[in-house]
Amino acid sequence: MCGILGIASRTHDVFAEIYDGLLMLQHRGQDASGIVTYNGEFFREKKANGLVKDVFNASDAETLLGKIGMGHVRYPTAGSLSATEAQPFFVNAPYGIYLVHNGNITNTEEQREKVTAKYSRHLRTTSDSEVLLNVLADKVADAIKVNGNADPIRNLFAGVKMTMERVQGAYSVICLVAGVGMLAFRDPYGIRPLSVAKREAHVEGDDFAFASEDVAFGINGFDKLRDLRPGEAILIDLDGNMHEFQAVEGKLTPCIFEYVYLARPDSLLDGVSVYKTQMRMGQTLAKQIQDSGLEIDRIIPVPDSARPVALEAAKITGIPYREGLVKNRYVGRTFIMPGQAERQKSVRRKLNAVPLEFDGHNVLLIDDSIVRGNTIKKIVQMCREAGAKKVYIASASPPVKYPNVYGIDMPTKAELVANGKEIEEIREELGADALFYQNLDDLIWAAKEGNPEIESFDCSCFDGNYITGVDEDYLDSLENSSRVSKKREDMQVVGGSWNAAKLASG
Ligand SMILES: O=P(O)(O)OC[C@H]1O[C@H](OP(=O)(O)OP(=O)(O)O)[C@H](O)[C@@H]1O
Ligand SMILES: NC(=O)CC[C@H](N)C(=O)O
Ligand SMILES: [Mg+2]
Repeated sequence: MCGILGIASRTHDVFAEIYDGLLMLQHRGQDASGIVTYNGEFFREKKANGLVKDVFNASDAETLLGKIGMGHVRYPTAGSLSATEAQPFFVNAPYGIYLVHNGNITNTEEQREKVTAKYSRHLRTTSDSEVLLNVLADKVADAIKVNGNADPIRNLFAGVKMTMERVQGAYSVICLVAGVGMLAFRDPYGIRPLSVAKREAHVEGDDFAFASEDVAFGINGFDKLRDLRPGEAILIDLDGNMHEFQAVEGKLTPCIFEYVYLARPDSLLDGVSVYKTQMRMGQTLAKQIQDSGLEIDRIIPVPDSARPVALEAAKITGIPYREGLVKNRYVGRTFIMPGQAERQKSVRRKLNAVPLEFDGHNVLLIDDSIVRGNTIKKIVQMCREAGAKKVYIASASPPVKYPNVYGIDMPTKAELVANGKEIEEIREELGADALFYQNLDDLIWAAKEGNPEIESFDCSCFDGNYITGVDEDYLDSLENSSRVSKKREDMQVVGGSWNAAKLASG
């Protein structure tokens, strides 16, 4: 997952607003950050590995000038971890296009071959997003050949359509196009989120923004208009007019893991409240807990992401909800830190048990998901050390059994603790006295209740069904060293502990 954000203002420079908006999306990517602005004549860009607050400083407001701009926070799922693969990416023809991308392209190699061999382009990185940008550039150039250059918006929309017909995978994209404006589009299944918002700029007309999650709008005074439709493109021209275009027919199939963990609970994605979905996940889990007949003294969430689920499960079962684990707010998300050893240490650095809540009690820990199992395994040990009598665990989502190919850097199959194991074997591996998993049907119900018009969700990491169709070769390649998570592991082995500065030279 990555976070993307674009702002087109009628009245003022947008760097500071993009900075603030990116902070609201920081949870979507912590490896690299980038911003580009356009002042009607030149683009100004800055990108590097690191968090938004570390990459940018106040003096950037003096150089990143322009009333239109966009930003990216990166959590790599393809290519390398090098700072050169931080986004945005740029091609200088046609027009001059900058691109930011959230998602993952699954036919990158085939498309790379086309843009390099057939269109004689040179690609500078191994990033899938750079390939996507170059496919778009080729297709816009093809449209110019056919239509001439009198109507750039028509050419851009035609280019998006042809791109969507060629590129497979998940992509929510924002582009800045020199002399034209800001263009956004969402893949034909709408796998990753993207929405558009408006702010009145009084006599000058309206300001517009695009963002992965609508939490990035309020901070800058924007009101969400709507989610982009799957297969749709929207362009905001330099005079502040909004142009809409259904490039290809779409079928909304948003990634269900956004509601489990990726998105912030205060976001509304495709009309579905993340927070309310998590509460409903607590309701269905509560039923399983009640049916088990186990004697449970306390329900304890793994902070922060499991809190809404645990609160609701506690309310329904009548079992007291307790904050038995204290989170150190100065340690980052461990799921996205490289290296097995590093991750395991981090869990302990990040969470600590309150002995009072465990001593002599039967506790049920609830986490949003169990992926490799590192987090919950460590927590179970901690609870036992803190004196728990029985430690039961529950995952608010079903067993993660398959790699995600749409923009979440799930580990290889072999690393997933649920891969090829029965529930009882997983329980044993995790060292718990009982293990509950959400049923997939219940999870789908929880999300769908928020917007019954959504017919289906991408649940591929739970059920192995890839809606876009995925080549066996591509899936095989994920199991070898080309996987980003694997590269991070390798780095850990070779380079010792990870830090952003090392990546910058990578
Ligand atoms: O089974 P694992 O491979 O350990 O991964 C699962 C954990 O990863 C995430 O938490 P993480 O600690 O990354 O971040 P959080 O603090 O945002 O919950 C998620 O919330 C689970 O707790
Ligand atoms: N998680 C994402 O959306 C990543 C975008 C892109 N695939 C990259 O690796 O940079
Ligand atoms: Mg967690």
